[in-house]
Amino acid sequence: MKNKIIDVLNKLLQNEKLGRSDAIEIISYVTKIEYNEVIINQNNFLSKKVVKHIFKILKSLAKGKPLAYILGYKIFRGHKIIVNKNTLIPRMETEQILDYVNDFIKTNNKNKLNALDLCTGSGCLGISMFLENKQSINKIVISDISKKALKVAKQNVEMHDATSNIELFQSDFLTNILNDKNKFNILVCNPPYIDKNDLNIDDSTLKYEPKLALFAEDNGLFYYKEVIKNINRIMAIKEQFIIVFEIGWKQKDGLETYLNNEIGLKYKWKFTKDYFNNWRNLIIFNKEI
Ligand SMILES: C[S@@+](CC[C@H](N)C(=O)[O-])C[C@H]1O[C@@H](n2cnc3c(N)ncnc32)[C@H](O)[C@@H]1O
Repeated sequence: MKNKIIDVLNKLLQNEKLGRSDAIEIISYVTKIEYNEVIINQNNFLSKKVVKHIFKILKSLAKGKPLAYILGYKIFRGHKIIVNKNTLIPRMETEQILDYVNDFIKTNNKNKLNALDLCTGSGCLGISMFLENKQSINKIVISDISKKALKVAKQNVEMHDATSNIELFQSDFLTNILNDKNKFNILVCNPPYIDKNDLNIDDSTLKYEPKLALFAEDNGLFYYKEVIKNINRIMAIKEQFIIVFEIGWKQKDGLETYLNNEIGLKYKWKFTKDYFNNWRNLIIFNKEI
């Protein structure tokens, strides 16, 4: 059997769940050759040991194990984020939360902003926010109920040299946050939002990803409502603030009703769609953005 990189790459691409970048990432991971070097050197030969390891990975993938858990990391907005079975794998659709936050930061005249990443998991949102806005950020608190997830988030904070600006905080959602006198200009939150009765969940997600990251009470709306009713106690309402949630695609109407009843005309909000045309984000703010 020929063990050229190009041949192994083509073999990997026969797995329809793998994109080209995933296949290159696998070869890079096993060979410890930089991603770009793999692309440039496709005619180089791989050792039998390496090929054996790659095919072992293919077998795990065939059983449904997510690639990120096999490699131990996921690339999120171009940043490497360590993950394990205690953290949700950061999703592509979650990346756009930071487009809204970055726009807010660009147009905000205060240059040292405080941010909160609730339900941080791997820390992907808070850490990416820091990496992309180092000049504008004072402090980011990243919080989760899971000690095991926070251990991974801590590894990510350290790997990205963010320990001076990012504080890890264990909290059952808002319990310890509400008592804190610090108020935030930015809140990002991708909470568990799958309705407990929803049976329409991907098998691999259900089998491999932490249940704690997935399900929420009240048709999946519990965590959004908790934040919405406590905006005055969390956010720097006398300054400009923004809250960006990821939401489930069926949750817009339920949230809209709740927003109308709870905050009425006090603050503004808008819903936005993702690349697949599904409702994906709820943005709440106090000044035009
Ligand atoms: C959907 S995951 C999001 C992880 C990460 N922010 C992301 O976007 O990939 C939700 C996270 O909420 C955490 N979580 C679940 N219940 C919580 C609670 N009561 N308080 C705080 N965090 C909670 C889970 O441990 C999990 O890390």
